[in-house]
Amino acid sequence: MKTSIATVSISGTFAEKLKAIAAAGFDGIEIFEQDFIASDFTPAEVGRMVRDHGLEITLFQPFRDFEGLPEPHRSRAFARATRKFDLMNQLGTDLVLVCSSVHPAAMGGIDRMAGDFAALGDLAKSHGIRVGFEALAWGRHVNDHRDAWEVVRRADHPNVGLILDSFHTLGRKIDPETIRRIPGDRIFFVQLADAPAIEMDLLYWSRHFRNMPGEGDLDVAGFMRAVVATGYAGPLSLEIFNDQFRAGLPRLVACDGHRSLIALMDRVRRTGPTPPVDLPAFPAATPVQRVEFIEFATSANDAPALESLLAATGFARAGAHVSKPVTLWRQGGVNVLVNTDSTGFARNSYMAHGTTVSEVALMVPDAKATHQRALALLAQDHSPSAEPGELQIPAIRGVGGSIIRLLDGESDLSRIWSVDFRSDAVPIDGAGLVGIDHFGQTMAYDEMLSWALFYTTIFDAKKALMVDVADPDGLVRSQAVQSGGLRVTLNGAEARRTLAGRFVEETFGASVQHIAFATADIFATAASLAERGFPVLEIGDNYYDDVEARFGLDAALVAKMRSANVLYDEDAGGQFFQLYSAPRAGGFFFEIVQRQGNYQGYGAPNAPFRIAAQKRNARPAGMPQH
Ligand SMILES: O=C(O)c1ccc(O)c(O)c1
Ligand SMILES: [Mg+2]
Repeated sequence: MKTSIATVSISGTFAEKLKAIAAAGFDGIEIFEQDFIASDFTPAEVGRMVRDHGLEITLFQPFRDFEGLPEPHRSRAFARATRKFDLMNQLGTDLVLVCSSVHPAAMGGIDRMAGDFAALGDLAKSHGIRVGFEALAWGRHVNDHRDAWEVVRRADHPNVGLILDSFHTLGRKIDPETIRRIPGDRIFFVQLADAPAIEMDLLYWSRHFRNMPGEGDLDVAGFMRAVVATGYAGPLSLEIFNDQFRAGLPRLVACDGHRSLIALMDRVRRTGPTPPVDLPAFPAATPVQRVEFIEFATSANDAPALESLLAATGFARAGAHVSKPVTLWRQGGVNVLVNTDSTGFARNSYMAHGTTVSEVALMVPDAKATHQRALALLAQDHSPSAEPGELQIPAIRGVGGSIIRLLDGESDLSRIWSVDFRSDAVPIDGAGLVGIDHFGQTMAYDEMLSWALFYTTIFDAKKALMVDVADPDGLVRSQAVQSGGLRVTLNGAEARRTLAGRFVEETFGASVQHIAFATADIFATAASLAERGFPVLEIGDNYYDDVEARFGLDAALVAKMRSANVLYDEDAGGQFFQLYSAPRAGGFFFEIVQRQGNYQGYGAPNAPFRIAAQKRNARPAGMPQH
């Protein structure tokens, strides 16, 4: 598989773009003409720079408003083409993209356009160049790849072929299956982009909201399956116009791009039938079975505050690591580790974030296979350095530099609690918590797509619809991702004064802001927590009056909810109960949830009330509210 990316997809100067694209492992670049013009280099220098980075120029683009013009526009278009072909010879690239005309004088007429392309093919041939025709979704006369193909077919010139762009086909809801009837050797180039399903003007949508395959809602895999079926074997090139990426970190955006292409082609080959896909073999994505443990990094000084919160939540100390200053806290099959190591990774996490979730361990069907898949998808390895006699637990880096460890029930890794830990044989009288329902990772808004892509490509995972959560001081976006027993909510803070925004700022970057534990009986758990001095978040009366009316709830149930500060939601599948702790220093908090029936959500409609209560809670009583 030959991978490529358009220079418009990445921020920075031309040199910065090249560096990021090469580092991310692409084979080539599409040079967007504007990026070349804006640079200070001669065409020959640009060509050399690209090749010095081990890249090739897969495409030069766009050449606009060419076909179907009356004179004198037509002659001028040919004169312009001659100049651009000379430039391409100096750059050292042989393929140019002509996008369908939006010129007000363009006349259309399929044979007129085909005739223009046949003549352009002759001119291109004399320069050793090939021309590809792309239908822009908003082209004046050609806005459908089927019409562009008909023009190319009638031009009948070896130097003239078709260029497909998934956005233009899928954005216009054109059936990608129609691509299967085009001969693969007449497709000169394939551009890929996804986009979120938002109804808006096609041109505006295309120029501002494209994103990496898998980050949006278009069926890019279906499009690619059709392309692969034609026998096309040329570059797969990302052409992503996105305001956020233009302002993003070049290295991160480029890396996400490469990850998205690998994941896309893996999906294509696994959802065949297709001819073999040119991509090294690696294991399939599997669902996560459960979160086996969560580890906090803290210091000897700060550990008591965390441990007293754990005790108030019904956890008891149940053991310790055999060689590290790590204690195990447990109830009902939920494992929480407290690491006070004064050296190494945990210490660095603590120094960077304060007391923080530094590791999450996931139980998967085959830890080694999941690790291999993660590395094939460009995840950063975190090779363990275990002491002799301890388990080598495969791990990768996750959000905010934290660690994701991979465990399974089949290999030696299943013995983690007896090999790496000494358990105290104490009976634990917990508060009824039986699992980790989900955890919330808070990050800058522009990291959200990136981490959603991370989870959905490495694991067999699904995204829920993104929801907007109103914080009194700004909007927070929330994207839930679920893979089997792993549920993560990614919360993107745009506004700094939001609870989420302050968390990112005060804890120096993205990390876990809350952990939601599951209970089978929220009211019994609430009573048990109250006895233990759990710092419950108090919810106001207005909430209960509204929720009773909104859902038509039984008054006795609402009275119980009110006295236990339990919030409620329901969807088509079932009911949901939740309660929160008040925020701890730094803004971290616990949540307790009970799912009934097949409830799928996370109580998002309650989030504004929870946030307002947490903000009230964080302000000393009697202080003005602003
Ligand atoms: O937005 C545009 O004009 C534009 C230009 C070239 C392309 O390949 C494309 O897909 C869109
Ligand atoms: Mg395009």
